This record gives sequence, structure tokens and C-alpha cells, in this order.
Amino acid sequence: MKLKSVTLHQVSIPLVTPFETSFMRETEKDCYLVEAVFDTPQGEITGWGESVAMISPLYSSEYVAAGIDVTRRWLAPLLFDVENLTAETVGWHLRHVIGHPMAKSALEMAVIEAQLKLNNQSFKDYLGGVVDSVPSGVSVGIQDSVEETVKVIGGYLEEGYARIKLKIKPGKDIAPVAAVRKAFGDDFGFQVDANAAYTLVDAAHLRRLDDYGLLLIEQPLGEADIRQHAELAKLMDTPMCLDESIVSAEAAADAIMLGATSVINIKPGRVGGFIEAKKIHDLAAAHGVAVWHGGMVETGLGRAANAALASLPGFTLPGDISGSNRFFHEDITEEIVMYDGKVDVPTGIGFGVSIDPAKLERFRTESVEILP
Ligand SMILES: O=C(O)CCC(=O)N[C@@H](C(=O)O)c1ccccc1
Repeated sequence: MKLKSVTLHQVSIPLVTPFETSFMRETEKDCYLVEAVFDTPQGEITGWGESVAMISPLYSSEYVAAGIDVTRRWLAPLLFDVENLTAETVGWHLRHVIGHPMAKSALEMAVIEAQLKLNNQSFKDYLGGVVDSVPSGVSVGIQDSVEETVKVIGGYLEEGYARIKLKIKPGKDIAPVAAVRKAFGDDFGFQVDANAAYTLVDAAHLRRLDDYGLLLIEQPLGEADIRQHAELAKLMDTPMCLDESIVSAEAAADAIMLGATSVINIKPGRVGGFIEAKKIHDLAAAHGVAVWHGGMVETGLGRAANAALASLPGFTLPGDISGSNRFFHEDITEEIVMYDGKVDVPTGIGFGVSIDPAKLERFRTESVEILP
């Protein structure tokens, strides 16, 4: 395939309720979509991708404006020069640009989808997915009060989500976790995500979470603190899970070998794309390390692609692949529906969902066309 044009569509989609983590409170989903047109033996084919970078560099160093800029000035031009572009070689062609994994992943997604359409294949089949639906977990932001936390989580349990993930930060951790367990008992999957809000100095305080039968504690310490997570893992019964730290298959190998993680949150955008994410899945499986699919408040496009990746056998824990309605009144693709604690793995060609032009128009804030 030969890349002919790339158009980046920046969108801003209102969230149904504010989403607060230890580092940010969002009321809109701001991201950009990649619309890439390719010349192929079967004529022109369009593939779509989605960047998971946030509007501000607070989860990682990436952010929307930087992703648009690096794609326009560096990444797309590199791919325009490739005569026969394939999904499996996008990362290699972009290797000299340092960093920007989310921007690279968004472009790779568009190449993947075009290749899938060329080969009349679903993403699930391309990856080797083995199930038709995946368990659907939900991520719950930091709430204004313990009572509100119990109310919100009660609502999601009512809806039937397979697992609850609660964001925590210093001062909003033990009390809400204890209240949720007191209110709903021990028989549901419950985990916490600190987004790097603590340090090893907080070890004694974090150990108090061991009393609540959590599935895991996600990224309590900083992205660079692989060794420190290994130290903390020795002090806690709750299984350690890394997110921000796992920036590549190599980082995953280091974290596993150092005992810093016994569960890994896989996010294609964080590691440079789905091809690298599958490598991490395979590496973890070889080491007997469980993985689950993280989420970045994706639109239905990213959510559909994530569900396909999560259909691989090593994804043994429910992921953050909730229904579209958890975050959006309206999705820009067909709605991803959570039912009976699961979401279906798309079976259509490509990612199995399509961008609704009218909704793209409604939520679009600007578009940048990039030509060779
Ligand atoms: O369900 C979802 O899509 C969101 C899951 C979630 O909590 N994502 C968090 C995270 O730290 O993993 C996040 C969201 C947005 C941006 C950065 C991180």
C-alpha cells in the first residue's frame, strides 16, 4: 500500500459526567482521529486511527497539539516515502523519531485498518482472537465524597459491570475503598489506580489496602520507578500492576524480571501501537503474567480496536472497555454496548465500526490535511 494523504480531525466530545484522576479532571474528551487514504492494488482504501493523547501532558509527555504537530512535520512524511507500507513495519519506519508513542500508534492504527480492508479481514482474526466477547470493567473517577463514591459504584454494579476500578490519590484512598467494600461486600472484582500519585515513603499507608481483597493496585509510584515498585511489591499482598511504566515490550520485560509487576495493563497508545502491544501480551503470557486492556476514554473507534486485542487468550482480567455510554451521550461510531458484564468483539472488516460523518462534523474542532 502507498500512503496518499493523512487528515487529522481534532474532536471534543462532552463527557456524561466529569472524570477525575489523580492528575486531572476532564469534562470533555479531546483527541484527534487519523483519516489516511492509501493507493492499493484494489484502488483507494481509507483507514482510521485514534490518538489517545490527552489535551494536556499530564498522563505522559504527549498531548493533542504535539501529536498533530509531530505527525504533520515528521511521522506522516516518513510514511509517504514508503513504496509498500504494511502494518507490521510502521514502527520500524518511524523508529528514528524519538518518543511520541501515541502519535505513532494512531498512524499505525490507520495503516492496520487499511490493510485489514485490503485483505477483507477483521482485526480480531488478524490478531488471532479466540473469544466473541470480552468482560467489561469500568473505571470510576475520584468523587467529591465517600458517599458519592459508594453511590456511583453501586450504579455501575447495578448495570452489571464485571469489575470496578476506582481512582485513588493521597487523602482519597482508604476511606472510599473501605466504604465500598462495606456497602457491597467482597464478591465483586475491585481494583484501584493511583496514576503514580504516591512514593515509596507511602508504603506503610498503601499496605492498609491489603485489608480489602483488591484484585490489584495499579501504578502507585512514578513511571520511572520500576525498582521502587519491586520494593513496594515485596511489602504488599495486593498484586502490583503497572500502566504508565510499561512503555514498550522491553520495559515490560524489565518490570517482570525485577518483580515490579505481576499484572500488566496493556494500552496500545502508550507503547507505540497494537503491534508492540501484542508483543507485550505474548511476553507476559510466556512469563505467566496476567494482562488486561487499559482504556484512555477512547471513542468507539479505539474501543472497538481494543476489544479485538482483548480477545487474545492472555487477557484474563476484565479490561477498561466499558460501554460508550459510560463516557459519552453519543459516540462518533456505532455505540459499543455493555451487556451482562461484557462487550462483543467486532467481527466486521477492519475495526468493525465506522465513523459517522455527521457526528464527526458535530464534534470536530479542526482538521489538518497532510499531503506528500
Ligand atoms: O475506561 C476508560 O476508557 C478509562 C480508563 C482509565 O481510567 N484510564 C485512565 C488510566 O489511568 O488508565 C486514563 C484516562 C485518560 C487519560 C489517561 C489515563
